Amino acid sequence: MTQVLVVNSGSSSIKYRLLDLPSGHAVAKGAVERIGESEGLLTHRGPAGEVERREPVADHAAGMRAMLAAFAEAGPDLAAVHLAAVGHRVVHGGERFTAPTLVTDEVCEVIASLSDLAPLHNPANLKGIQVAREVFPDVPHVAVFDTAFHATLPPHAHTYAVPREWRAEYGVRRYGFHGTSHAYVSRMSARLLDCGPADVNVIVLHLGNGASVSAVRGGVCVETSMGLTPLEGLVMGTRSGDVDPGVIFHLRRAAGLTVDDLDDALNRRSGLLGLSGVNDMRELIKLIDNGDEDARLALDVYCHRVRKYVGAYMAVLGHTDAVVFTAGVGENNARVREHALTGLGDLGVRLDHDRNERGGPVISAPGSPVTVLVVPTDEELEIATQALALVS
Ligand SMILES: Nc1ncnc2c1ncn2[C@@H]1O[C@H](COP(=O)(O)OP(=O)(O)O)[C@@H](O)[C@H]1O
Ligand SMILES: CC(=O)OP(=O)(O)O
Ligand SMILES: [Mg+2]
Repeated sequence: MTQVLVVNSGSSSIKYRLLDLPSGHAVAKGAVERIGESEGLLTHRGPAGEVERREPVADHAAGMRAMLAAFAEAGPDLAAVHLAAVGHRVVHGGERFTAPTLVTDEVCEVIASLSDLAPLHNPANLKGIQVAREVFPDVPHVAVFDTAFHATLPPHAHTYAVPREWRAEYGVRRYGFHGTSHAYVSRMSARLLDCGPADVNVIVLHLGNGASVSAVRGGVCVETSMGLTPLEGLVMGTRSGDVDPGVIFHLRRAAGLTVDDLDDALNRRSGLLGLSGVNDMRELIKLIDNGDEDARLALDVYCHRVRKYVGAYMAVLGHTDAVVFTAGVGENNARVREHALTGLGDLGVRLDHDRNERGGPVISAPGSPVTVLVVPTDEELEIATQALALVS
C-alpha cells in the first residue's frame, strides 16, 4: 500500500489529504482555514473519527502543527505510516519549473524568488513546505506547480506585446495557473467523451475562488486566461481579472495611489467583492434573490466575461468537442453555467436546462454540436499521482 500526503497551503488555509495510491482512496483529509484571523477552523476526518476545532491559528507554521495534532487525535498515526512522498501545491514555477520537482534548499530559494509574481500564494506554499520538511525529514517532498501544464503555450499565446527588455530581463510573459486542475479535468473529460486525451479539444472553465479558463488541444494546453500573475482573465472572488492597464496609471496620477495600494485593490478588493461586497458565490446568489442590484450586476459581469472567453477559445481551437465546468462555482452553480452559456447556440453550444439543474456530467442538449460537461476537479489526487510518479 503506497501512501502520499498532499499539502495545499493557500493564502489563508491549508488543505491536506492522505491518499492511498493507486486507488485514490482518502485515508484522511482536512483543512485549517482562516489562518491569521481571530478564529481559525480546523476540520479533520480520519479512521478514528472527526475533529472540528475553532481556535486562533496565528500563521502557517501553527496551521501545520494543528494538522499534525489532528492526525494524532483522529488518525492515522503519521509516525506509523510509510509515506512514499509529500506532494506540495506550488502556484508559480516561473520559467524554471515545468514539471514536478524534488524539493531541495535551492528549489525553495527559487520558489521564494517568484513570490513577487504570486504574492497571495507562493509564500504560503513555501511555509507549508518548510514545516513539512522539518516534520518529515526522511520523506521525499515534491513540488507540483500550477504553471507546469501551461508550459506548452505557443509563443504567440504566452508573449505580451511589450518592450523587448521587459521580456528579456524581467521574465515578463504569460504563465497560466490552476494547471493541475486543467490537466486533471481535461483528461477526465476525454474519458467521459469516450476518447483518449489526444483525440479531443476541450475548453476547461475552472471557476473557484480564483478562476481561469484553458483551451486544451489533443491533451496539450494552447491558451489560458491567467498571465504573468493569477490576476489576468476572468472575474474572480476578489480579483478583477482583465482591466485596461490604463486604469492603474489613471489612479496613480488622479488618486495618488501607490503601487502597493493598487496591487492590494486589484488582488484583494475587486472581483465579485468589489462589485457587490461579497466574494462568495453562494452569498452573492442570496443577495440577488433579495433584489440587490449590485449583486445582479456582479453576476452579469462575471458571466459575460466567461462567455467572451468561451467564444474566443472556440476561435483559438477551431474545433471544440466540449466546454467543461469545474471547481466550487463551476461544479455547484447551475445558474452561473446557464447564464454564462446563454446565446452561444449558433456557435454550437446548447445547454439542456433540466440536465444542467441536475448537475451533469453531461449538461448539453441531445445533438448539441459541442458537449457541455460538469467534471469535479481533484487537485490533491493529481498532485499525489504526479508526486508518486516522480519518486518511484
Ligand atoms: N454549492 C455551491 N453553490 C454555489 N457556489 C458554491 C457552492 N460550493 C462552493 N461554491 C463557490 O465556490 C467558490 C469556492 O470555490 P473553490 O473551488 O472551493 O475555491 P478555492 O479552491 O479557490 O478556495 C466560492 O465562491 C463558493 O461560493
Ligand atoms: C492561482 C490561483 O488563483 O489559485 P486559487 O484559485 O487557489 O486562489
Ligand atoms: Mg482552488
